[in-house]
Amino acid sequence: MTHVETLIIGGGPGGLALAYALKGAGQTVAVAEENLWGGTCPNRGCDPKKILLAAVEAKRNAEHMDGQGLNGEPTINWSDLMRNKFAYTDGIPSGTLAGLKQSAITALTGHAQFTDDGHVMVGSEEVVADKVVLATGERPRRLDIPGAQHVGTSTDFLNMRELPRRITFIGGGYIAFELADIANAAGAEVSLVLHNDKPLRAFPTNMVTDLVAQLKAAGVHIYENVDVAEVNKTDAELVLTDGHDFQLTTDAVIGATGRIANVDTLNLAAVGVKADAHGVQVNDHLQTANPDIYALGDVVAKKTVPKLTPVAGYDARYLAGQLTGQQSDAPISYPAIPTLVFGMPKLAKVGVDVTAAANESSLTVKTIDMTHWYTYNRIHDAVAKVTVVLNDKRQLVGAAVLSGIADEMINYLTFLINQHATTKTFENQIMAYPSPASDIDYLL
Ligand SMILES: Cc1cc2nc3c(=O)[nH]c(=O)nc-3n(C[C@H](O)[C@H](O)[C@H](O)COP(=O)(O)OP(=O)(O)OC[C@H]3O[C@@H](n4cnc5c(N)ncnc54)[C@H](O)[C@@H]3O)c2cc1C
Ligand SMILES: NC(=O)c1ccc[n+]([C@@H]2O[C@H](COP(=O)([O-])OP(=O)(O)OC[C@H]3O[C@@H](n4cnc5c(N)ncnc54)[C@H](O)[C@@H]3O)[C@@H](O)[C@H]2O)c1
Repeated sequence: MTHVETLIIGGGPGGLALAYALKGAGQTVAVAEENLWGGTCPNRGCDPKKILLAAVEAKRNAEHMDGQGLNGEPTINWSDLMRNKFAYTDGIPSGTLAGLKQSAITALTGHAQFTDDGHVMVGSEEVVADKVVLATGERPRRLDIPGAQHVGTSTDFLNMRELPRRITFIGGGYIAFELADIANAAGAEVSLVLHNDKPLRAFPTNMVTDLVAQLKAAGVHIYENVDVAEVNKTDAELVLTDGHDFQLTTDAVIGATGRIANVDTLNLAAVGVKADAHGVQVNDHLQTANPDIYALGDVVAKKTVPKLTPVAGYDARYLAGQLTGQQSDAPISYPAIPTLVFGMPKLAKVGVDVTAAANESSLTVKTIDMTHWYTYNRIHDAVAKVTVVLNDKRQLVGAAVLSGIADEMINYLTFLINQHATTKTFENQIMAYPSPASDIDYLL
């Protein structure tokens, strides 16, 4: 039996950040992990994806410069790129575990769940803790159709040692767009099958249209309003059908139709915690209906806050303050959080929704096509657009950006929003020139 002050279930970015913070404050802490130590982001999410994207960015940048002083278009060698990816991911679980042990945090490998009488078991070991924090994250949602066993997940894609000649993604969200862009640049014939005509619906329609046009120009086939009803496997191929006229032959299918919370095997009902596929219900202190059980990160049912790695870390910092009594009892309050579809180009947004802002008389919405600005012209970026929203005090309150470097730009704009910067704030700054930051003065 293990006795600790706090047991954290889930060894992903959120759970680990909390474990280190509590340990640093002098608590005894245990973390339980049933799969890969480190969780989704470094093993099968953000980090491996961006390693693959590094090659895509280099290739696209070289293509943009072709004939402009740089000759030839590089090709991506998938097996070398995956070797590069595995060289990073292979060390994550053991490195994570070693870090916990070094910090004297108890690391328990196994499935954690509550017993019917409210105890916690990790595998066959009972853990007695004053507080339990659920940090179990989410997993890919599986389609419930005949042939679903032939539909892989983002995890399968990020572990593919060979790139199929033809690959099809089902879904029109972050994961489908990001992975489709990578597979296309790496040389596969890529299809994207959407069950509606509203891909990336949280982003401004005009920018999504531009992004879709870029993908189509790169050779991605996009099928809209198709509800895949069945996936049939023949000797060497897979055939997708919608039960009507649609038929698509491919070599691999990846489903990217959303993610569901890891709550169903925890036996939460036994301890009075309410949860469903969207996540665990918590109050504004990340506390469940059971006062000794909290939740953080992706597993929390969040309505307006995106489920992202830095958000899990933010939750962890807040909970560490609450569980050690080192912070006031104030409810959690999130700053403006940027969200981003990685690719070439990248699509990003933060703060007040730019589409909704157009109907608000107190807000000013400015859209600027920057494609021919020096910053983008220098690298011959294919498309560069920004929309900013200013309130009646001339403070920046929202933005959306589409470009190859939208990740960098959205971070500057996020900082300005969270600092309540006005159009005046930037007038007196001297930024390194020429650089994306030196453009900001002209955006506000
Ligand atoms: C393909 C992909 C790309 C992504 N890209 C980005 C990105 O670019 N930027 C970004 O910010 N976010 C991205 N995300 C989201 C990001 O990975 C998550 O927001 C982040 O990992 C959440 O951290 P977490 O600690 O809450 O959960 P997780 O990282 O999911 O960790 C939860 C852990 O709990 C474990 N667990 C679950 N149930 C139990 C149990 N009963 N007992 C023991 N252990 C259990 C799981 O095995 C897992 O290791 C991406 C996700 C995916 C899938
Ligand atoms: N860059 C990033 O920050 C990043 C990248 C990847 C993932 N993530 C995280 O992972 C989450 C999940 O990503 P995702 O792309 O799987 O989900 P998503 O919610 O972004 O998109 C799901 C898509 O699947 C479609 N869909 C839903 N049901 C369907 C069905 N039955 N058939 C066909 N299509 C269907 C939806 O219309 C939507 O387009 C994100 O919301 C985010 O939290 C973040």
